[in-house]
Amino acid sequence: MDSTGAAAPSTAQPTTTLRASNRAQRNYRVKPRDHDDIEQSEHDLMDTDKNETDQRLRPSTETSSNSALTSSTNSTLHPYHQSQEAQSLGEVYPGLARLSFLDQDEGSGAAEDSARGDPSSSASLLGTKKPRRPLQQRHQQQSTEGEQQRDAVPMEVDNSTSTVKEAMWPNPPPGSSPSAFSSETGSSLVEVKETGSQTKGRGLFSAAKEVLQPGKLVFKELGYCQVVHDSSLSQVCSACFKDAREESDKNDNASSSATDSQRRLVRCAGCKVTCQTNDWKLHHRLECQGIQKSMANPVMKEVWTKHTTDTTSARALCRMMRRRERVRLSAAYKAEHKKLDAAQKQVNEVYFSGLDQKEEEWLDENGGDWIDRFLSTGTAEASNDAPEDSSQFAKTMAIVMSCVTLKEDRQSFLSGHESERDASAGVGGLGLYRKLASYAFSITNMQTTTAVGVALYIQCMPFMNHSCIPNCIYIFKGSRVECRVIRDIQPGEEMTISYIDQIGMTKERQRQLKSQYHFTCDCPLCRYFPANPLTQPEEDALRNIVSGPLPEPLLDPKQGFVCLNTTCLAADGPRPILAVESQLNIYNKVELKCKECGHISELTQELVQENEESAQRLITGFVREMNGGSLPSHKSKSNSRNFELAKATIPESNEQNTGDDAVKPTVVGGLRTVQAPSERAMQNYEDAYKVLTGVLPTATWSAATGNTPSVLNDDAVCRSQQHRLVRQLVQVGFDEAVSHKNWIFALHRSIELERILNATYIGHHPSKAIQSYYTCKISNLLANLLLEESTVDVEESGKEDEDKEQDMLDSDDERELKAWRDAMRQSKGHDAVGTKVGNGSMQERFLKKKQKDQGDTSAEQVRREKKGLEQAPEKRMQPESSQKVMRDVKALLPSIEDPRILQQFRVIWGKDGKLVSRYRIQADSLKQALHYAELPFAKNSTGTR
Ligand SMILES: C[S@@+](CC[C@H](N)C(=O)[O-])C[C@H]1O[C@@H](n2cnc3c(N)ncnc32)[C@H](O)[C@@H]1O
Repeated sequence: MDSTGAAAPSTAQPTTTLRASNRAQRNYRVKPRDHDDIEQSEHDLMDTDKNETDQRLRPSTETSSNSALTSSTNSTLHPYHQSQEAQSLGEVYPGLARLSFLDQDEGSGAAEDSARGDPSSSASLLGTKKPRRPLQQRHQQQSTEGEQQRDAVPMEVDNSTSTVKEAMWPNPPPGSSPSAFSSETGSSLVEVKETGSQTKGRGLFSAAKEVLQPGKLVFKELGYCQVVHDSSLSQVCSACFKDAREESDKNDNASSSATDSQRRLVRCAGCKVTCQTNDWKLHHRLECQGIQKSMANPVMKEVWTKHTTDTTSARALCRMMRRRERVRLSAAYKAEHKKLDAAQKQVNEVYFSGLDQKEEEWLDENGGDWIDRFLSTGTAEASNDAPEDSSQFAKTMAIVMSCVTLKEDRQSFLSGHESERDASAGVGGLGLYRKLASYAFSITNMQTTTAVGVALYIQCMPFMNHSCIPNCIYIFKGSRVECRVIRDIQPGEEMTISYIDQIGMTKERQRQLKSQYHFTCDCPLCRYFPANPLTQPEEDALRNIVSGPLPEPLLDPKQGFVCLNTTCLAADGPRPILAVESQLNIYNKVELKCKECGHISELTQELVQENEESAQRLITGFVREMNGGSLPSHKSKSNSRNFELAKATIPESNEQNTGDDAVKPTVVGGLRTVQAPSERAMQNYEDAYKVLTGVLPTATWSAATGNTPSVLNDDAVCRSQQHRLVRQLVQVGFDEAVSHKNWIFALHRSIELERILNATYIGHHPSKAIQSYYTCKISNLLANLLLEESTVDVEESGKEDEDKEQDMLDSDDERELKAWRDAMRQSKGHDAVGTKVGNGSMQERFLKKKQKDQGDTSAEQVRREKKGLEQAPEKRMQPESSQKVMRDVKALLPSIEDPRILQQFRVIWGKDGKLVSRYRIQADSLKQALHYAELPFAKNSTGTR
């Protein structure tokens, strides 16, 4: 999601409220309540036989009372699945049925009836009218019957077999919602379509005819309903989502006359729960009645006044229902009286006074229907993985039931059986709860990156799938969400965001997606940069990702090209030469004079084109060489690690390796590497680099060659064009090195990337968001470097080597390394010399597996086989030790130009060597990225650039 991470649709987080989350969730963890806590609340809330309730509320605990239900199916069956047999919500969630306050007014005896087992009661309507297949079963069929089913007609009842056919989730008509409709182009930029992937389902695709470029606003969308998190209610306005503390700071700066009362949120006098005048008119007027009424019940009073349970999801559900209710009642009033009722007038006043009236009206008119028809209740994987936390669900339902004032709303909420389609579409309580859980997004305060609320968007946002290499980011303006492009999107290409921080490794990301969002990521990065590249085939799609178009921000009109005189460049950064791109288009030939050094370069369109083409050819050649001489084809499915980019040979101390030495690990940029790429590949890389930059790739190679930067020629022109290609070149290396866990090499590449980005983009520019994306990646690399072993192999170092290393360390280093080593040992199980034991590096694991497979084949043989090397058995290779990796990293420090990265480096390096620093750095990077992401966009809210 963002250029670096993102807010995300929420899925189960059993001990919190909704399964809401976002990119900032790590900063906003609701402390999981412990077991006793939950028990206590259940006891308080439900006022029922504690033992019986506890047993029923914990689906995974087999008890005598529920074993009958579960024995026929699955011992970990979710309560909802049980309910298919229990046929009563009250039976599954006894707390609900027993809540006495539900009986306090007319018609609220439904729950009690349900508990008594009265079949005509509303609670027992759940699942009783027509026999239904268990949800799980329906999901199974859904996945086996293929995706086309989603497009078919809503639902049919097959009376002969008494089973209900699959619930379908058709795609909303393209461009029919205000958000999907671009005012710039007058047409729709997006459409919802099937992705063709069984696991992903539908997705949001570009409907534009042209390539969408970075920075482009794809859509902005208002939520159908939104609420502030319980914990932020006292600071965040429920209407505009502004943080009162920030406003207060601003006021402090702007004028000291701002009074305290201006700085505080206006609390509702009735319930003291929520705030602000606008919210009152729109929502809280009705909400408050329900809350106040429910306070007659002591349990509910405690909920509202003492916050004994989280009410966020309950309030969100209420608002969802209340909006429908308002629209329905208002339409009925209008039909009868031929005019709007007072309540609707009040609401309209609010809409007229600043909110987007057209969009709000559209949401009023279509929202309910869209939620019913187009949002699904979750995938099979999600429903299997993420059974709702029964106690939280019961509490949420109880709060909703106590707050919804209309009897018929309560009944339909309990039953979900207004019609057959409703039942399947999940418009009853559980269905809505699940939809909210799958589609609600956490609203993030972009300054603090904390989640302050939850919103349900229904137009475009809910259809955006996750990708670990997304092409869009989104940011919040209050509760309104804006989605922007971060790399070129081709016509018809799927638009994706990242639900999580992208900067983790594949395995890490997948773990997070699974545990937080309950799906197995099917994005290209996960598919083609698998956790262990040694065992997975590399396919053409991988190449397309790494060699495809890179994030290419539009040129800043102020920027144009930079001075080609590298002496000028070396002085203190590149100097932009203005408005060249547009002039070139008009005049074909432009003379550029650098204001700083007076250097004149002559540019023609042809020259620019030629330059770009030749560079592109060189890059292609480079990639080809790195692939062993052939460009990857669709058919090739090699299991080999054939992309040897990270293994360039530059002899240590400029000495040529000869004879036996040739098989030794060699040094690139001060690093020892495993294997050499072909000479042609190296030559190709250097040629490409030279053509693109006019200098030798000294930043990368100087440590090995001792070269200083040299200007090769004057016609290495058009830096703004070149930078794109150089980035492409470096990015190829970066991604490959990351995929192979060659952290050191990846760091080299990323430093190079950073340098290029810094040189290319000046001032505030939307590309800062993209730059931050790389900054995050670099930071993460640093973290990885310090926490994991590189796959770079080195010769086993003897005692002599160790002594030498010792000599090289100053006492500060020694202390740091000791602390680090201790921390590593404690946390990861390293042996006495700091070499990782247990899992080992990827290569070690690979070798072990192969050794096992081949019986008596020794690890050394396998290694030689793999490398094609003839090596003396006693020269066993070992994964590089942490200390060495750290020393190498330290040697790289002078190359890091960006002070922010240096700062982050220090944070993770930490004298204490604590691993936890890693998470701090990720949070910091994210914050920074969000900061950048917002800067340029905030300046131009229309989205036109
Ligand atoms: C907000 S919805 C996105 C729209 C959804 N595809 C649909 O058809 O309604 C999120 C759900 O889409 C699926 N999904 C999103 N991104 C995915 C990915 N990269 N791989 C697999 N499934 C994904 C997961 O089931 C996830 O719970």
